Amino acid sequence: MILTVTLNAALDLTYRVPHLVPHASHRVREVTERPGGKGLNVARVLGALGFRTTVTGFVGGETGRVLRALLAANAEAETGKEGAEGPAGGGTPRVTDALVQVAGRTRRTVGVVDETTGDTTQLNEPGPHITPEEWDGFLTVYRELLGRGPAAVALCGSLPPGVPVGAYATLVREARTARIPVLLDTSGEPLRRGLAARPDIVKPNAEELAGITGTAEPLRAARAAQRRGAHAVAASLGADGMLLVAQDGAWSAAVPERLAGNPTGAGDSAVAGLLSGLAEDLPWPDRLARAVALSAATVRSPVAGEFDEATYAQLLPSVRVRKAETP
Ligand SMILES: O=P(O)(O)OC[C@@]1(O)O[C@H](CO)[C@@H](O)[C@@H]1O
Repeated sequence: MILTVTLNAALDLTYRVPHLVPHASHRVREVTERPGGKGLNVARVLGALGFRTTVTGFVGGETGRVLRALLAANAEAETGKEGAEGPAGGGTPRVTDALVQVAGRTRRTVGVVDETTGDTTQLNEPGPHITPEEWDGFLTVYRELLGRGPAAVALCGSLPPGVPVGAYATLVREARTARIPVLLDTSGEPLRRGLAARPDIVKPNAEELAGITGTAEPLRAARAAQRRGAHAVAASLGADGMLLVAQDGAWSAAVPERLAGNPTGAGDSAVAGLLSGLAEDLPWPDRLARAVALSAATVRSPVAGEFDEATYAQLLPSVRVRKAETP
């Protein structure tokens, strides 16, 4: 079992409009609703790869009820499917709900896809206010879930209001004490503090990496992030693929050509690729290839948390992994 934490879970709405024009009124052609927030997307991708995942974080209000109903419906649809890859067999839901109920209302996140340009505009609500008692309650649940011995834990996304800015640092320390490998995917101050708690992997994008290290060149920035505490740094570089700096080497990887589509959730699929490779104890270059192929295949699917399986199968053997050197 892999554990993903989404403290600021979301009901993810994707709107498709013929053409997005600022200040204009639009007719939405298609609406898609999914359980969202980064860790929930990671879990769905892992589920599609055949891995069992438990999801936790906060959930509340009517949007939270809808989110949980969607998770339950997915679990029902998945039960009985054979695993494409990975250890989960049929008969058990791939994604188990261990979300913690709070008084506030789960946020909505809206992605508006412009069908003319292919660009996506993302609008994320701040999320519910979490009280100190609710945060303490979450810590109890988190410790209990760590006690079940997951193969890895992923801490993903923004913090909702009220949660301490050092929350991820606390969760990283707890995972390390329990000897569970921990991946951190967040930004800003929570990332800076989380880094100092020495996670096994951090997965910033190029902008986040530059923001916390003050260094624009990705390889130098990744090495700087490593010196600040992360054992390995996997940086997503958009259309340029990914860069990985680990204890025993540095590699970059990309798909042969740029794919058009909705990039929302591509980073989450990369996290799923890294985690699945970790769970199977693959060498770093193979984990990186999987992350890059899954990320690109996600761009070809209309919503976050899903990927185009045919594209993934076709891309995986074509990913070029190279040793990375400082220019
Ligand atoms: O506000 P956060 O937690 O940073 O990001 C939330 C979010 O935009 O990220 C996902 C894509 O990665 C979306 O599905 C989701 O709603």
